[in-house]
Amino acid sequence: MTDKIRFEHVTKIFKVRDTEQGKRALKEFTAVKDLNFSVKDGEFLTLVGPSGCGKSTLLDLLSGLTKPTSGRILLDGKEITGPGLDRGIVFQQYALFPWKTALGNIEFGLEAKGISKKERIELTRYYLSLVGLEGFEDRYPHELSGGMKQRVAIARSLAFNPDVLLMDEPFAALDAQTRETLQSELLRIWEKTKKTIIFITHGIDEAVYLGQRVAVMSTKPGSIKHMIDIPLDSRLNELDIRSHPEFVKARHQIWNLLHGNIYQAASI
Ligand SMILES: Nc1ncnc2c1ncn2[C@@H]1O[C@H](COP(=O)(O)OP(=O)(O)OP(=O)(O)O)[C@@H](O)[C@H]1O
Repeated sequence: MTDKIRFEHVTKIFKVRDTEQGKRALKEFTAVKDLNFSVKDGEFLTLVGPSGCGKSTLLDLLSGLTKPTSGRILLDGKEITGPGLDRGIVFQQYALFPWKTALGNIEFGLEAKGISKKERIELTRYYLSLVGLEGFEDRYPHELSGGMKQRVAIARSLAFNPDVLLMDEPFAALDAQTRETLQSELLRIWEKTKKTIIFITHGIDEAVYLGQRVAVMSTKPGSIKHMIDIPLDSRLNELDIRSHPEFVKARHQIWNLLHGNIYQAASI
């Protein structure tokens, strides 16, 4: 597999208020420092780390919503300089238009892409069925459950046919059962579409279940502490994958890494 994404010495520094120095004084805050890693084409990478370690910053940099202070990020060998339709984003909050139906929410973005009405409807129906929502096309967001809204948000991102899907804790607001269902649905979609996926989570189990590799981040400054390979084949064929020895081993390893990090942070 070739490199899809490459971080080269990426550092992001924010200017924050320095109240000790006066009302208008600013100081620099390094959110992420010297990130160096690659993601293969078609890979599923999960990112896990303590609060404030820079996970969302890393994703914002990838999406092009913000720019590195130094270093660069390459997508297919080309430097990312801003947002693009080659990257789809799914956030924790569904960000659906409340006045549009499930179908309308997805179709809306495609219209901006200049796709004909007939093709838009076909594509929308296809992606709604891919996320298991056939028959719900005409429902408004307030008529859908949290899990269904997140399915619409995923379908909307996929409908653009991006090369890369960036997901920032997309299942965090859902109940445990819905979350597990959507996790396996996402794996099924990934196996079918072969998208490159970068997925942020706070959950170790979620990171191990979904990721072919898990990037474990640490704070002060935010950086990738370890890359853990998860040597599990298809998760979907195993009845109880979470009890698989490799799963248990990886979960334990990551827990130890994060646990050590919490103690480190507490002693600073
Ligand atoms: N626009 C900004 N201006 C100043 N500081 C920022 C800005 N965005 C993020 N930060 C800081 O950068 C650090 C990393 O933030 P980020 O949101 O990336 O962390 P995170 O790992 O996603 O956290 P969480 O898991 O709590 O969502 C934090 O200390 C945050 O306060």
